[in-house]
Amino acid sequence: MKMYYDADVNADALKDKTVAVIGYGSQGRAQSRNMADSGVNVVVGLRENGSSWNLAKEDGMNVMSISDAAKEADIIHILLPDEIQEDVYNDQIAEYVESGNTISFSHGYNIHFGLIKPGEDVNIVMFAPKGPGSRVRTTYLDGFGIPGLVAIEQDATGDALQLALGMAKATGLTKAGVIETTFKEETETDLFGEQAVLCGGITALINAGFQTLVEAGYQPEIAYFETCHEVKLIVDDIYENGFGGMWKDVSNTAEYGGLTRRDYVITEETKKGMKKVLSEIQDGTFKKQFADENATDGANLKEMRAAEEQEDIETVGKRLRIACGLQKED
Ligand SMILES: NC(=O)C1=CN([C@@H]2O[C@H](COP(=O)(O)OP(=O)(O)OC[C@H]3O[C@@H](n4cnc5c(N)ncnc54)[C@H](OP(=O)(O)O)[C@@H]3O)[C@@H](O)[C@H]2O)C=CC1
Ligand SMILES: CC(=O)[C@](C)(O)C(=O)O
Ligand SMILES: [Mg+2]
Ligand SMILES: [Mg+2]
Repeated sequence: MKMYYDADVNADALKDKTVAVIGYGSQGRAQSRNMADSGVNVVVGLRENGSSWNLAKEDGMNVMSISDAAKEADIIHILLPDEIQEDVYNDQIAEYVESGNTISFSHGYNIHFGLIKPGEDVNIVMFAPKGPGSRVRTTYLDGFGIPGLVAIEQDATGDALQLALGMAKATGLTKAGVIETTFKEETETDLFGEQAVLCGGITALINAGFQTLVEAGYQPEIAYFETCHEVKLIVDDIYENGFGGMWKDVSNTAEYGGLTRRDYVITEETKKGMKKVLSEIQDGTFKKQFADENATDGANLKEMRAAEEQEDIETVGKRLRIACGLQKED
């Protein structure tokens, strides 16, 4: 496992380079501001009628159309939603890509699944923060960074790795460390992580716990504090000091109960389900289903979002977060 830190990055890695960040959402806004604050010449490519345009201007970024940004850039860093990158690349970027340019991503989806196919005369690189855009920005402002991954799919100019590491450093990632990987490994592990653990798995686990307590007649507010609110506090322990640090921090009662009863909840069936999640990523089933979903303008996703908003845990939780001053009233 090769890990890179600030000291591994050439001081002039991005000298005289213009980086066009395409997209100003969760990652785009964080990475653009971090790179600009690090002295990189950043231009931001957006659609003019979108909500990001004004936000990027208010942030003082050099904003232009996606095509104009692609024309200006030596490095085109695509931070659009994965499901629209292919069309935007083909319709608004591809014709302005010059020999020796670099096409860059923070998730390997569109290259790994062969949706975006740059020419052989350009670099194809990725630097991927292992965390949400908000944390990419806040940890940078705290003088540190979140760890990430770097991958080189195609090195036409011979310095693709240094270009990727230069952007990773300017975004703050090489303060914590960046592991070298491949587009395939980043794509498959990131999709698995967000589906089976970080987003899908964790919300299912929390909600099942909440519903179990409420259905048994306990107050929903207590169920929310116990199975949702406190998760962050426990996971913060794991984040900083591993399982051992968390077990040490909780009571012996919690440690004994957790170690002897967790297998009631996460069973061999759960593991089988996780293997199914992974195999559907590897064999392209998920990619096809996601493409079909987006061909219908995300109808199912909109339905699932609406149902999620109606979940009791969301209603109870919002009321409590406002009462505790964690969330502002609408
Ligand atoms: N979210 C995260 O924390 C992480 C994301 N990634 C990866 O980073 C990349 C970007 O993800 P993320 O930041 O979440 O993306 P977002 O969904 O936050 O991107 C929103 C941006 O995309 C623009 N956009 C949306 N639709 C279009 C369109 N049809 N045409 C032009 N611009 C459009 C929006 O502009 P407008 O305001 O005009 O709608 C906005 O600037 C993805 O590859 C993702 O997998 C990697 C690690 C973590
Ligand atoms: C934040 C992150 O790393 C995710 C879950 O992979 C994503 O937002 O795609
Ligand atoms: Mg991720
Ligand atoms: Mg992801």
